[in-house]
Amino acid sequence: MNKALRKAVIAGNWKMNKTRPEAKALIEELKPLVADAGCDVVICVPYTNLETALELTKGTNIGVGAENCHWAKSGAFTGEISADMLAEMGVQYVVIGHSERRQYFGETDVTVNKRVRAALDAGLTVILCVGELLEQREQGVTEEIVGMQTKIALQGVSEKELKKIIIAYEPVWAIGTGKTATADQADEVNGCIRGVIAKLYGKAAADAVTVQYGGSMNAGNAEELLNKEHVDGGLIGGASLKAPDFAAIVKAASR
Ligand SMILES: O=C[C@H](O)COP(=O)(O)O
Repeated sequence: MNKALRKAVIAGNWKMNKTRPEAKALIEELKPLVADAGCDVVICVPYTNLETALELTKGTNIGVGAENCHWAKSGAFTGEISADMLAEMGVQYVVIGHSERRQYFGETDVTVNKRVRAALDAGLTVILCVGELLEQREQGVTEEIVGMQTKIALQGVSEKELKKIIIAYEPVWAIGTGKTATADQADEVNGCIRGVIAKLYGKAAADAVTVQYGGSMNAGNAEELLNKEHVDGGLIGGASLKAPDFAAIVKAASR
């Protein structure tokens, strides 16, 4: 019932893929395919593709995001990009806390929280990623892990600011593995996340927050996942690199 009131958001996370000419070709192919989307469409691209993506999507229904940002406004952080730098370019979204950042680049719940804070202060909409490892699922602590990640990431975030947060549940064991969580598993954990939001911010905020699923979502399984009560969209990796596949997921999310 409440699902109909929430915004469905399909976001592509290109990760470290696509040179500028490749990005241009993919965006040009994608534009007509998603022009009549009945959901929000976002592409999160490498920093080197942001300007191209912003230019090519001007006047379209495609939003543009980055894949990370630093928490400081500026300073001696070689190789980093600040939220203000992204906002100044016209970037609207940023992915924060992706499991690949947590796994390979020392991201912790505390640094995720700092980045969330900086992104909100810069006016960006955050796609906040949470998710358990396979070992944690097998140990039966998925709910606790995902709850803890969500709570810490949102420390110092007000109810008003929550409107600029999209939560993406991404079980780490399902990312890039071809192993998708079942629709019921995704729905269950997304529902738990909504429960955490209800405890922190109240029922109205929980009913309104968009909670995506990510992890080997593709044209074949999207519809079943997206039909679930608590699955309000998807964060798409591999399948976002092919325009027809990504467009098929957008179609499945359209209401
Ligand atoms: O951010 C996207 C997720 O990591 C999912 O990636 P995937 O669709 O390639 O499994």
